[in-house]
Amino acid sequence: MWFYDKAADILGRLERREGSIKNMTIGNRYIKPEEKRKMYALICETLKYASALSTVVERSEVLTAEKIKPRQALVMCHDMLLARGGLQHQGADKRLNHRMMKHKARMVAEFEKLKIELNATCNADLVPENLRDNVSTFRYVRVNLIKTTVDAVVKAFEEERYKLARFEDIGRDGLHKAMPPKARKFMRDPDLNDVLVFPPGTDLHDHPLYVNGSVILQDKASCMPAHVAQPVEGSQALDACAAPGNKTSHMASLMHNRGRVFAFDMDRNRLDTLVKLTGNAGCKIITPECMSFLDVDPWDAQYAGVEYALLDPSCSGSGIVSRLDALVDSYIDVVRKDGKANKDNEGARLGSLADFQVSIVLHAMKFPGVKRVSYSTCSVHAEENEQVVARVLAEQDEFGLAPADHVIPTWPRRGLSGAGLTDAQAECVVRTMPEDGTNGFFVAGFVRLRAPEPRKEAPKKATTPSVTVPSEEASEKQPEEEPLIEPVQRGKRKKPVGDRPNEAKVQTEQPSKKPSTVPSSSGKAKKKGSRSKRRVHVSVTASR
Ligand SMILES: C[S@@+](CC[C@H](N)C(=O)[O-])C[C@H]1O[C@@H](n2cnc3c(N)ncnc32)[C@H](O)[C@@H]1O
Repeated sequence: MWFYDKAADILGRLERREGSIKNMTIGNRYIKPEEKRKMYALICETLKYASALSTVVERSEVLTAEKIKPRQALVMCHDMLLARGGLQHQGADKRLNHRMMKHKARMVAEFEKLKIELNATCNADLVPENLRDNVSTFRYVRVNLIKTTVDAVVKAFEEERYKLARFEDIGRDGLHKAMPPKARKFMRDPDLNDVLVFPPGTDLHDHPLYVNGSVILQDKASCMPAHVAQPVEGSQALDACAAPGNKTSHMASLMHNRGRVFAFDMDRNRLDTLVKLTGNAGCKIITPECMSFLDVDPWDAQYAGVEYALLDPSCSGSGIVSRLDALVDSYIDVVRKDGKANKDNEGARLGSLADFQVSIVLHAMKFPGVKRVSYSTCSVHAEENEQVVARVLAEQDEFGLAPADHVIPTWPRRGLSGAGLTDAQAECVVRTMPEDGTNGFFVAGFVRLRAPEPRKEAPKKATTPSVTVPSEEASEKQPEEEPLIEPVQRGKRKKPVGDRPNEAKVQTEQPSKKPSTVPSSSGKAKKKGSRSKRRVHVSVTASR
């Protein structure tokens, strides 16, 4: 296939939402290695300018005059009008180029006319505002307490001439001003004690501390759920929808790699990523299980010691500030006129996601030893957030909301009131928004109010995992007995979680380093589609 045919094919697949831009370009084995970056850039730039380019193609009437397909015309129009080298000859169909070139003068004229109509002083003004480079999100760095300490990482960056700023001198409103894009500055996060904040645009992907797993590049909001779960060193925890494992590794970090974390996910490929990531982070206490969390038997004896549950189920993802997703969404809006139908479908989709989210939380609450539950989404919709919390509170009486001072107490943006929760309840949950310099996110904590009901149905026989290699750390130490936490309904305030000296307060990207996992005793991972579950204890540290 010629270069522009491949590009047109990718646009079609993006319209049908068959994959991501990166997978279809950089990760596309049918594109020559030397053409991948070029293809990625062409697709991104065509999507950015799609509105203007499609207007030029339409007004120039090239599609009626020549045998050219609309998507071919779009990508070629991009190169003709906007690329430095113009239409490319290498790897391109010369006859197609020739047909397009016959219309170059008309297209250039239509392009200039459009700029005047839209008051654009330069080409970049033709890009919709929401698609211009987003430099408002800070670079958050989570320190992996399994491998190092916050002080050691601070010292290392200071030695590299990054200037340590003090939040006390800046204040929340002064953050963007004090930390302009790409400035060589950083500070300790005021809300999460294992997180450092760098200016937007700081690229640390090649930094040795990232490559060796000492730090994890994870959005601040995504670092909150593990702090709300508050697993203590030596205890047992579960992560119900764990892959790719950022929050799993965060729990292991807070637990200083002592105890055990059961990590469930029903997607084999994603779980493989979890094993790799948590391996790179040095986690040795993670037991990955490829199965639906809803099929896990809470009364199975092997889970009797589980006290902490982190629930970060699939959601609409409406809070994620992703420039690439925004590019595709905006392109689909340009080429399709069925936005309304999509909105109707969105309502039904949110409803079924919310039902699933409620069922995950209620299932976790059936584990008899669980005393604290963290529920989170990267959604900004109340249906998946406050309303899920309200439904969970209404459907059971063993758990109440964790009080506000246990749930990232210093973070000012709390839940929406009037969206299913009372004002007092809304104070107990946390929201983040892009204007806070993070993704849109939601976190709630639940704490056990009373002992679990004895099991009504016949208990299942305890299952010994077929391929479990128990870690020494997991069996060494029993969790300490902690009193039940006073729930918010009782109004009693406890010492804030974030005030604990050794507690990490805490989303991620990953370095390409081989994991240090302890393989399953069978030595083989079950492939996708296999009905049997795999259980492996891995030695890892992890990060969303
Ligand atoms: C939002 S992602 C989790 C991200 C992860 N917590 C992290 O921070 O890296 C949701 C995950 O839930 C998994 N999932 C969906 N339904 C599930 C189920 N019934 N049981 C277990 N995992 C499920 C998906 O495969 C997906 O990996």
